[in-house]
Amino acid sequence: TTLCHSRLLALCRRVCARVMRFFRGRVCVSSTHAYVFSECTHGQAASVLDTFDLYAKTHASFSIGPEKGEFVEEVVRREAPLRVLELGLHCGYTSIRILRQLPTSGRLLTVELDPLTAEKGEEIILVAGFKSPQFQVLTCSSAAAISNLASHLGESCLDLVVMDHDPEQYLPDLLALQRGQLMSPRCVLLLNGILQPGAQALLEYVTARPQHYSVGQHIKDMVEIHYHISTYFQREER
Ligand SMILES: C[S@@+](CC[C@H](N)C(=O)[O-])C[C@H]1O[C@@H](n2cnc3c(N)ncnc32)[C@H](O)[C@@H]1O
Repeated sequence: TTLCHSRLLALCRRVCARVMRFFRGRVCVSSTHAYVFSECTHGQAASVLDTFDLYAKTHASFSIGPEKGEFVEEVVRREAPLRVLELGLHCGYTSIRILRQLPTSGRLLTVELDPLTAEKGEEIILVAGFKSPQFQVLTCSSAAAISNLASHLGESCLDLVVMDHDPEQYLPDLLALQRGQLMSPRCVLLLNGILQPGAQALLEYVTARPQHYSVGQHIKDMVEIHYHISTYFQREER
């Protein structure tokens, strides 16, 4: 009975945390969007990012901020990915960081569970001067997006995956990407919030498979992970 109670309690805590995150997220997205939209210079990505950073100095914000933002840009510049998947669009801060460095033929698919947030995030990306088909917003859960990803990618595979959505989904989403053979042999994963238990589960999974994954640089609570694919791995583990 004690075990049952503690499991129930843990479940309640997890549900409450998710509900709180959802409502905080909604408040955060409306006020961030309103501020950035009215204060930035439209058409200038740098001004949009500066306005986000200014807002975050005095308000709670879900944006990754300038240090991790620079790191994301550095990775995109170095890897020159052609197909990028971002899980957790929010107001578009990370998306803009990615889009600023994406090669001309590169394309970003960004996923957002909450329809209002997806709308606001997409508007900010457009305000920053980026246009479709450089990017596409998929309004659904990460799991639904991944299960339907092949239809968006065609023959291509992902060269970069940025996870900053629900840490509990990190590992299930990585496994789904693996199963669907959606990651290219040079795919890089960028993981935010690595101190969260869900993210730790993913890190444990990848560090236990050094022949397939290696952990690269990290900045604050963001880490890059390199995927090494082999035909053996494709056949045996996917
Ligand atoms: C921390 S914010 C992302 C912040 C973003 N990287 C930035 O810098 O602006 C997380 C976002 O992921 C979304 N989200 C949470 N769970 C999700 C899921 N399972 N699938 C897709 N999006 C999800 C939330 O609605 C929220 O907008």
